[in-house]
Parts: sequence; structure tokens; C-alpha cells
Amino acid sequence: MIPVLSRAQMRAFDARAIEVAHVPSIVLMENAGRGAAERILAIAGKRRVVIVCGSGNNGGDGFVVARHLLLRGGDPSVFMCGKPEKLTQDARINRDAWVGVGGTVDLLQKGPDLELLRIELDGAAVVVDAMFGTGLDRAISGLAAEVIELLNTVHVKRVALDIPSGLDCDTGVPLGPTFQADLTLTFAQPKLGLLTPRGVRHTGELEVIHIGVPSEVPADVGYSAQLLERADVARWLAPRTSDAHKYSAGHVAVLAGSPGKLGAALLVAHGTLRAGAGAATIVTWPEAVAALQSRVLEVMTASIDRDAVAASIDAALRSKRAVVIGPGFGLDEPARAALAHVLASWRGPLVLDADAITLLSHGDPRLAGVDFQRGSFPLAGPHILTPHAGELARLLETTSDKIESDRFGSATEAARRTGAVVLLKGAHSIIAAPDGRLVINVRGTPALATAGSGDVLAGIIGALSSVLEPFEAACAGAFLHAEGGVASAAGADRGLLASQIADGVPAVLRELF
Ligand SMILES: NC(=O)C1=CN([C@@H]2O[C@H](COP(=O)(O)OP(=O)(O)OC[C@H]3O[C@@H](n4cnc5c(N)ncnc54)[C@H](O)[C@@H]3O)[C@@H](O)[C@H]2O)[C@@H](O)CC1
Ligand SMILES: [K+]
Repeated sequence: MIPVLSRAQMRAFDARAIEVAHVPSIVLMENAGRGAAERILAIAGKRRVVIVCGSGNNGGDGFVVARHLLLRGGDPSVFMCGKPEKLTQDARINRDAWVGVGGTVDLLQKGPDLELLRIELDGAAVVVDAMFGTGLDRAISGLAAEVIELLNTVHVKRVALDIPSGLDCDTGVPLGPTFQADLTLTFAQPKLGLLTPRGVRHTGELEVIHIGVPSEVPADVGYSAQLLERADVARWLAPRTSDAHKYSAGHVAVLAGSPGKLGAALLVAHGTLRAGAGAATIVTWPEAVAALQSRVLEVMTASIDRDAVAASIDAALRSKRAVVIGPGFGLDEPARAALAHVLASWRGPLVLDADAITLLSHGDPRLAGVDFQRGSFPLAGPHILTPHAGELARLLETTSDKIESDRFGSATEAARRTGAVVLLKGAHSIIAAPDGRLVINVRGTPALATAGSGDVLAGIIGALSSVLEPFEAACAGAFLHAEGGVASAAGADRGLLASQIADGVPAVLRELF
């Protein structure tokens, strides 16, 4: 996993690298700029690269990029937006080194100067934003704002150094005019704001450039979250042994579906089996069972007697390894009674999704004393909640908008209050544990936004929760779901069916091992 840092942590990181690891800041800047230059050279070749530098250290990185491009046969052109007398020490050294190799700097001081920048951008291959990085602490205004607006309109590949100028490093919220990058080359570690759905729109593709800091530094200074990597999932999931039989691989109960919503139950079961469960049983309402029996081949069914909910659920859950509850299950009294009984009696892995989360958020005292608002920890046991922003908003009694502007904080808060692992769905799903651990999954494709996608995810996590700890199951589930979708979408950004997401999973598993 790759540590993801906040602005304050990034500052501590730099300080520690300089003071404790004795890597001078000018060396860090050199490594950052040289690494970025290599990447930009691969895109632009000999074509023109326009670099706009600020007067802080982000601008210093820009001067280093320019020098390396020039020395390797590129065609850099440098503008400076900011007062030369305000250059930081390292930025000044690198401005002088750029001038020393024969470079020039065009100063942008007033509106008409932008015309020169516009002319230079015409026919350029890449424009590099080196105006503001982690030092940004307010909205960009004045001439710098005009520069950003101009850069955002030209048809040139836009590359941001460290962070797109204007983006809040911690929340990913644009503070004002903000550079719209196609590619962000971030230094040393990813920053939180680059990974929120709002931040991603400005970040574009994200690549990390290593700047020569010892790998133990992030752990020493602390970090806010971690990026999930393929290697993590490969480490957690072991290949099946040759003597595996269907029950040793785990039998998952799926409490889902109701008349008119049978598809949800089938998709959960499909996801469960594709992710490696040995068997799946859909446990649902009698009339749903009757309708399912003609449709399912690989899945077993059991019915919940509305007059004997507890007894029929107890019978259905006997010898099961994990339970998924919620998708299409309903919000009526029997559904509530079923959820209350499962919460009170089932002590194994439990994935709560969709209607189960909605029922929980109504705060009914019959749901095993659930009372999130008082900050109690009612969900004792290996539980996983998989809400989208709307469901989490109901659970935390707030609005989706508030959740979206602080996804990390919201997921962490929900995990703390419920005592469960919380997977907050979205373009980058995030997984929060009650102990404060936070993981971000950046894999996936826009094609995953399709009906039933969440049902498949709940099923996949259900299968994994029978062999992994809940936090690992949720992380690995997010990964398999995303990669399954990528594999089945085959480059398309839409048109994916939820069942195809599940169908992509075995190939992803094969590649992992
Ligand atoms: N410190 C280090 O060791 C390293 C820093 N590096 C670079 O340094 C950057 C951080 O540099 P700085 O801390 O100098 O800051 P920036 O270069 O991000 O910003 C410069 C200064 O602008 C001012 N400012 C903030 N918001 C503003 C606004 N809206 N309008 C006008 N002025 C504003 C602040 O005083 C800030 O210090 C990183 O993002 C990275 O690119 C890299 O060179 C790698 C090593
Ligand atoms: K920048």
C-alpha cells in the first residue's frame, strides 16, 4: 500500500527527509524536476513545452524541468507568474541554473503579457503548471487566475507538477480557478486531495515521481490513508489448494430480493460465486423463492416464513460461512424483523448493503439497540457496510453533498460510530476501519456505474469475508470488482452489465496468482 499524505503530513515529510535523512531540499527538487522532465519528454519529444512557474518551490520544480528538457534536446519555453524577488532560495538557484544553460524567462506581470503566452501555447505539445503546489492556502486571484483560465482553454496536453494549481491538497475541492490537468505528476507520495471524486476531475491521470526519500519516512511522519495496490490483494488471497471442495471454499447466504427485485438477489449470488465462494444460497420471501426456482442453476434457495422469521432464518443460516443482507430485500416490517434477527444472532461475517443500510439509518431500537447518533458501537462482530453517498448521508443524518465534500472524514466517522468496516462507494471507493485505517481504491472504469453494480460488489465481498478479515475483504472486494469491470469493459466507458463485472473476476484472480 502506498501512504497518502495530507498537506501538513507532506510538510513534515519534507522536513524529515531534509533534517533526519539528510537529503538536502535542493536535491529533492532536482529529483522531482528531473523525474517529471523524463515523463514530459516521453510525451512531447522535440515539440514545444510551455512551463508556467510561480515563485515558490513548485515554480522551482518547473525550472528544473525546463533545464532537463533543454539538455535532452527538448524545446522548453518558460514563463514566470509571480514576483522574481519573492523566489524561494531553492527556486532562485534553479531559475539561475536554467538561465545558466541558456534559458530565458518571460515575466507575466500584467494582462497584455498573456498574449505572448497565448502565442507560445499555439502549437505547443504540453503545458506544465508549476504555479502552486502544497503551499497553496487560498483561492488564486488576479493575474494568476487569468493565466489558469487561459491554460484551461487551450488544446494542449496539460501536466500539473505535484498538484493542479488551485486544488485544496486535503479535500480536493477547487478553492477558485483551478488548473484542469490531463496528467498530474505528484512528488514522493500521493496527496489526499488528488484522490477525491472532485479532486480527480482536476488531477486527470496520476503518477508518482520518486524523489529519493528513504521509504520509512512516511510511516515516521504518519499518513492519512493508503492506496491499495495489486500486490496487497495478491498477498491476502491464496490460491485454492487442490483438495478444495465447495463447502471448504465457503457457503454464503444471500438475504436479498423481493418480488420485482429478484435481479438484485441473483447479482449478489453471481458476484459471490465468481469471487470464489464454494456455494451460495439466496434466502428470501416465499413468493420470491417460487419465482427464482425457475431461473437459477448454480444457486440454492431457502425461504423466510413471515410468521416465523427468526426460526426460518436460523435454519437457513446453519453451516453458512458469511451473510450478505440488503439488496432488493425491502423496507417493510418482515424485512426489518429479519435484519433485527440477523444482527442479534449472527456472529460471523456480515455484509450490509442497500435496504439493510436504509433500515439501520431509521434508528429503530429493535435493530439490536442500534443508535449511531449517540456514538455507540452497536455492530459488534465482523461487519461490513457498503453504502453509496446517499445511504451514508441517511446513516449519518446529513446530506450527500456534505458526504461528497468530505468522503474521507465521513467514512471514518461512520466506521467509528458503527464499529463496522465501511466501504463508501464512488469513482474511487474508500474503505474505513473503526480503528482509523483508511484505504483508497483508484482502479476501475466509468463503465462500472451501471445498474446492479453494487449488488455484485456486495456479493464479491461476501465471498471474500468468509476467508479474510473484514477490512481486507472489503479492500480486496473493491479491487476485484473494479478490475473485473475493467477486464469486461475492454476499454469501453459504458454499456457494461453488472453480471459482466462478476464474470470478469476469475480472470483477475488468475492474474493475481
Ligand atoms: N519542500 C521540499 O522539500 C520539496 C518541495 N517541492 C515542491 O514545493 C512545493 C511546495 O512549495 P512551497 O511551499 O514553496 O509553496 P508553493 O510553491 O506551492 O506556493 C508558493 C507560495 O505561494 C503562497 N500562496 C499560497 N496560496 C496562494 C494564492 N492563492 N495566491 C498567491 N500566493 C499564494 C504561499 O505563501 C506559498 O508558500 C511542492 O508542492 C513541490 O512542488 C519539491 O521540490 C520536492 C521537495
Ligand atoms: K502545480
